[in-house]
Amino acid sequence: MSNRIYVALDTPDLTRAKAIAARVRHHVGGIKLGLEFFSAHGQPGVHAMAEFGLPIFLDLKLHDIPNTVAKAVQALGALEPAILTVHASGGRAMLEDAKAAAPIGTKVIAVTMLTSLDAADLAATGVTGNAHDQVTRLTELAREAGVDGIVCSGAEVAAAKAIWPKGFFVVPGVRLPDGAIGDQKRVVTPRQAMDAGASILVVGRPITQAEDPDTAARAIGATL
Ligand SMILES: O=C(O)c1cc(=O)[nH]c(=O)n1[C@@H]1O[C@H](COP(=O)(O)O)[C@@H](O)[C@H]1O
Repeated sequence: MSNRIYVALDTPDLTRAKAIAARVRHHVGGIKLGLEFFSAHGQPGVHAMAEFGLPIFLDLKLHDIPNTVAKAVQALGALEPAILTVHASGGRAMLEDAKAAAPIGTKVIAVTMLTSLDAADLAATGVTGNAHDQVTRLTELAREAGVDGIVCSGAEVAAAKAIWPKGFFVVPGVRLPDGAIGDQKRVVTPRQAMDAGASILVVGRPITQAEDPDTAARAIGATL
């Protein structure tokens, strides 16, 4: 894949999602649809967006008992997404069963520590150590469970790749130096994330909230 940018179309508005996709389709490598879009439009919405001909990253961050997650993955299988997310903290059996239930061509990717969290958030949930500790711990778990890769911030991707050279590394929470950070906490630039070993970047608001999403996507691509 030449273009490593997946645009996150985080909107419940199908018309708006289509309009942005139409504008950026030649400047991104894929489309990410998450909870906001899927809660509003479900599988028909995913089919509608697949018509743009770009790979679909279905980011539902599944997290439940193994049987429930496996059945959900099976139900989503008809969509044949290029990428599907689950939470690594769901545990090894859940990760194994999610991978087993996914179509052959779907990468099952485990979210380690959300980029909106920092060490204080971890401590508040009873998790010891810092972001690096948590990401490397869950990267090892994901690798052992046999999924395809992980999601982490650009600050940890080099460490994760060192322990899983063949993993697929998804990095969201990227911002250009002058960009608004919003609710993200562990942020790096797109270039830093790629240099550290990201396989793909997820970019939402820096493209979707830009006055000209097309120019914004191209500008980010030009930094890589
Ligand atoms: O799995 C993800 O894509 C994800 C994981 C994570 O740790 N942090 C994170 O921001 N994301 C997603 O990446 C996108 C980031 O959006 P922006 O902050 O607007 O660029 C959103 O769609 C999030 O759901």
